[in-house]
Amino acid sequence: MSQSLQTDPAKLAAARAAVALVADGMRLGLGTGSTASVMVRELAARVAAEGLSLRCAATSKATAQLAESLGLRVEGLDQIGWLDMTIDGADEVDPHLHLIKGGGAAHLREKIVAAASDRMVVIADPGKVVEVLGAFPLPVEVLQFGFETTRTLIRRALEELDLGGRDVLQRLTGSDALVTDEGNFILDLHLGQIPDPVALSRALQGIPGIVEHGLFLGMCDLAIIGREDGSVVELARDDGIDADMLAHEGD
Ligand SMILES: O=C(CO)[C@H](O)[C@H](O)COP(=O)(O)O
Repeated sequence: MSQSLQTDPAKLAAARAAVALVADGMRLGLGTGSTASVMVRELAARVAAEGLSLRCAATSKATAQLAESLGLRVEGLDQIGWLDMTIDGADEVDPHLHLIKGGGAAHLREKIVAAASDRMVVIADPGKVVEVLGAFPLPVEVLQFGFETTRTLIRRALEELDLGGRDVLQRLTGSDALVTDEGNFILDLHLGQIPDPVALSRALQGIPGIVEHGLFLGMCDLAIIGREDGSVVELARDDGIDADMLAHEGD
């Protein structure tokens, strides 16, 4: 379709397979990040070629801007109300299709949009597939009010889960604090491994200054993992992923 030759072939393969799931009349959630951007371009090309009628809700200002610039109809989530499917990227995918998201600081809107969708489809390259979540620092969106207090409460919660002593670092853009689309800060939790994502999710949800964390548990229905040769592996929840095979493909 419309993608340049420089586009990562694994991302392109995953994006194309996801866009093939789109049907005329659908209400779609559009994810954020480089893989989601490839998908948005593929989607726009399909809409232009086939004259599909779609209503799209974007998970970030950047995605809304890209989608609109390509002629897609972007509306507010509340205007659409409910979505048939959301297609988004991820930073990590485990064998249960639990995810870490938020590498693009958009996980708050991404989680709201995914929760308002009949189906969440994740597109990724094999490097995102892991046995255990946590090598990618876990993004946590935090209110600016009481920011340092919230960081202290997070450290205490981590200690109680035997994850104490890990770095809890504010995300910067250049030398300035990164501010999300919703006006909040991001803390990245450098945990290495998250042995019990459910327990961590519960603990973080109990801290008042946290707006949302980047663990997506039980939300992803289908993961489409693209490979360098243009093929894809599709995994439904609890199919089980041969993470080793996927992660080291082509190394
Ligand atoms: O969660 C996200 C943004 O908040 C992205 O989906 C995630 O960071 C993956 O991005 P990319 O496709 O660029 O690797």
